[in-house]
Amino acid sequence: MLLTLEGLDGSGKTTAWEALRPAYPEATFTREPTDSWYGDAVYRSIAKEDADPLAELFLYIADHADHLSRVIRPALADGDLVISDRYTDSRYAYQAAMLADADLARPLEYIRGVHGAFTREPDATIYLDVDPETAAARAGATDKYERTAFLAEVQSNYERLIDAEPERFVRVDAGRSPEAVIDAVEDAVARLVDAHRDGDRD
Ligand SMILES: Nc1ncnc2c1ncn2[C@@H]1O[C@H](COP(=O)(O)OP(=O)(O)OP(=O)(O)O)[C@@H](O)[C@H]1O
Ligand SMILES: Cc1cn([C@H]2C[C@H](O)[C@@H](COP(=O)(O)O)O2)c(=O)[nH]c1=O
Repeated sequence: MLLTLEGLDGSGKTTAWEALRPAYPEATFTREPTDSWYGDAVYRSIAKEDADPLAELFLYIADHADHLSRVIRPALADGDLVISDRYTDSRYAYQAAMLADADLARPLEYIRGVHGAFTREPDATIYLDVDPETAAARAGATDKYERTAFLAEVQSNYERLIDAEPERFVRVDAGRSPEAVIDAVEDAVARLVDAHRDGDRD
């Protein structure tokens, strides 16, 4: 089963992802951008204010392709539970916002289309829902993504993704204390894993 955590910068994904580890010692915990050299290239681009957004998109896609073949597909083939801190929805939400002014008619649909040919869709996605101001403040506003106005665009793209596939997403109110958010994520993951296991038995 492939479970992903999504949300704005500072929504608390990594905090929740780390908190899940003890309950699922056999699971594969992974993330995007990855810690490979493809992921390093992505982080170099993130640090460049004037990076070309289309070139940046394809760095993320290269990192995702490597992540799929090296980590995700082998773990799923072994029957592992895979929990990824960010995955394809981050690309659809963030890079569609980055490409909003580019010469592309429908950036979100374009990015989904490129992935459609090769990706593995998540079985379920937990969306940590926090307002853009709180997100930017928590994240520290250290790079070009961690700005309130940009994160508001990203948030509206996430909402479009949720509207399109409401059955895949579990929304968690991430404006609460870390303890409350972690409890809600742990409950959601336990329910999703049980439901998936029951489904496998049918
Ligand atoms: N519910 C919360 N309330 C207040 N602060 C929080 C909460 N959750 C996380 N934080 C703090 O906000 C910062 C960002 O948290 P975290 O790294 O978990 O978020 P993230 O969604 O993974 O962000 P990014 O996508 O930028 O990596 C950290 O300093 C963390 O301690
Ligand atoms: C996977 C992915 C990530 N991003 C952005 C979102 C964050 O600002 C940075 C780094 O991620 P981290 O979780 O803070 O380490 O990358 C993105 O724009 N598109 C993506 O596909």
